[in-house]
Amino acid sequence: MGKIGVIGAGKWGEALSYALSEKNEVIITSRTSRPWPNFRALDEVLKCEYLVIAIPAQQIAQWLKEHFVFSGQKILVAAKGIEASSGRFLNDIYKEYVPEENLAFLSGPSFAVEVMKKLPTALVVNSLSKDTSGEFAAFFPSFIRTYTSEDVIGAEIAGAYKNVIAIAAGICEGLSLGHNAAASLIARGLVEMERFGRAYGATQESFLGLSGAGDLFLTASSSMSRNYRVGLGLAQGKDKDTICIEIGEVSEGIGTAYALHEIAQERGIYLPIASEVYAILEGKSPRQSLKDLIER
Ligand SMILES: NC(=O)C1=CN([C@@H]2O[C@H](COP(=O)(O)OP(=O)(O)OC[C@H]3O[C@@H](n4cnc5c(N)ncnc54)[C@H](O)[C@@H]3O)[C@@H](O)[C@H]2O)C=CC1
Ligand SMILES: O=C(CO)COP(=O)(O)O
Repeated sequence: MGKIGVIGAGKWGEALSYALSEKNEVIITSRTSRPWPNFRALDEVLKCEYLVIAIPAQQIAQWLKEHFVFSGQKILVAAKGIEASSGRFLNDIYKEYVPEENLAFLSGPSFAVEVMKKLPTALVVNSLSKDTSGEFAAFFPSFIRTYTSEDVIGAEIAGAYKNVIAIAAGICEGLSLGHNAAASLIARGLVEMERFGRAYGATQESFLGLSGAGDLFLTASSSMSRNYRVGLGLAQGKDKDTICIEIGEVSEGIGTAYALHEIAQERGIYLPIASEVYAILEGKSPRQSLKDLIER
């Protein structure tokens, strides 16, 4: 198998580098140097035929502008989010630099810490090109079952939106609202995600499978999720900046909630849960949000 370069050595970049090393030669790079035998300078990693990029959604446009040079690489995008400043999906950002047939997007339920323990995991590689998705899917190790799909927009929306619903689920848990409320929130969250996806031409299948329901059930039901922990913090009355400092890792649901709010305003799409998450991030009382959702 060819050499794979991983860019971004946060939790997910590190876990993917580890997993992909089972079958491939993998090198990794990041802004900050790491004492790992396969850590290399960015220049060297950019020369790899296959790249896996795990830089968060809010930073990727700037990073591509400053550092990326296209020389025919195929890219697997590992981030899950929508750019808050513009409402752009990752596919729109990447395709300014890379032909769409060279792009693939990774989706599905996958806590990095469990991948690092080689626990069984199932993921979807999404690309408009069956060749590109097939090539990346074949790189994954035996403990990760991969599927392929051409529904790039569905996978992207599902992966990004579930982070916002996970924040809502954390709030629900933090307010001790009970299992009835949690299950209703997750179910209605899935409906909301799917409705939003449909407005962009996504298929329902992506939302009912690993990319949507699978990843939503994972992140909206576990304090292992950073986004869920953001919700727990909001329920305690903390502000988002304090929570982000305490967590110390990326929470894509925050930026994505802002992006969804903008898109909903512009396109007149009804997103009740995401709108309340946005309002809570902006300082609204979670109990008032609950009242507004229930009495709607
Ligand atoms: N941790 C997980 O279990 C999973 C994470 N993801 C997604 O992967 C993406 C990355 O998440 P994590 O690695 O977990 O986050 P993290 O907080 O552990 O690490 C983020 C990484 O991005 C790098 N970074 C941040 N700003 C940058 C910039 N301007 N230029 C270059 N590098 C920059 C940081 O140096 C760090 O290495 C997110 O979109 C997340 O939603 C997806 C699936 C699983
Ligand atoms: O996307 C993830 C698992 O699939 C990780 O979720 P968090 O970013 O909320 O930890």
